[in-house]
Amino acid sequence: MAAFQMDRDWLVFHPSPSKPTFRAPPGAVDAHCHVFGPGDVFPYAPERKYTPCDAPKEKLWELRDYLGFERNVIVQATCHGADNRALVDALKASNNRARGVATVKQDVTDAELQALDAAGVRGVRFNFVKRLVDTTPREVLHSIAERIKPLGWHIVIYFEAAELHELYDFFTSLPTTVVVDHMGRPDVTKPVDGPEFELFVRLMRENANFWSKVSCPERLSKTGPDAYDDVVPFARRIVETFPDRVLWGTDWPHPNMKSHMPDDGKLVDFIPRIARTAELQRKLLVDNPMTLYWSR
Ligand SMILES: O=C(O)c1cc(C(=O)O)oc(=O)c1
Repeated sequence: MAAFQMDRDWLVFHPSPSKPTFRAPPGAVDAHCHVFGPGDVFPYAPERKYTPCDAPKEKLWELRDYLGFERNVIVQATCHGADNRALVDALKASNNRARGVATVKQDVTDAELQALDAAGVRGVRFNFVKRLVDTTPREVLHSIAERIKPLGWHIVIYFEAAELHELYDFFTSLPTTVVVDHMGRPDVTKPVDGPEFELFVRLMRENANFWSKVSCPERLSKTGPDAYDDVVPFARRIVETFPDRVLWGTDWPHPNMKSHMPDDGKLVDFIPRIARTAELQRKLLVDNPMTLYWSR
């Protein structure tokens, strides 16, 4: 009897993604992906808000090679809470081809931080999406930020666009580089130059320590699977306005997708639509992630 039963409505990652037409440049990095379990080796956290299918490191390496990428940045998924064992296991098995973003609690020890750093962790994640995590008090997040700053780590933040106004001053008070997951989840039915997305563009423009992932069109699009045309203007604007501060990732194995399970090959073919020159593609996929994750 398996220790964990995946949620009844859970969509498992695509079993046979199409081969991308787009050929990623040499050294390309999938800068946002996860490993899940396996749950009987790396138990899912009791405080989790979903129970996924297992999605082990071996499957992630297989996808990396199939899509034509060289490296991964593995982001701690909320189903593992602050138990980073599955992440660390993958980093140690990656032959230096994966780096990580961990989740830590306020009582994390210096020795634990050092061990995470030695394994290849280069940042922590602060999650503000209420369906995923219970809210962590801001003074706790500030104390964690102060603890990880000496390591040269950055902070990855995941929030929804409607919350940005209220979170804006807290974000701009963070003392490290800050990387925004999935462009802060803009409502793409609103104008790309409307007040909601303008606030995000202002955050990026007025704070040179802010970066953004231009990932997850499948989570944002209202135009249905695999085309995601309505997301293009938003991602294109961020890539072209801040070419040195953008990252891209598959978000494999795509937690909590309900409308459809994206074809990872088609997600790769989305890249040339938002980064339209070889130079922008190289910055997005190679130069920027190497600067942030492999500078040491
Ligand atoms: O939108 C989501 O459900 C989601 C969840 C997680 C996670 O559970 O870590 O990470 C993501 O990048 C996106």
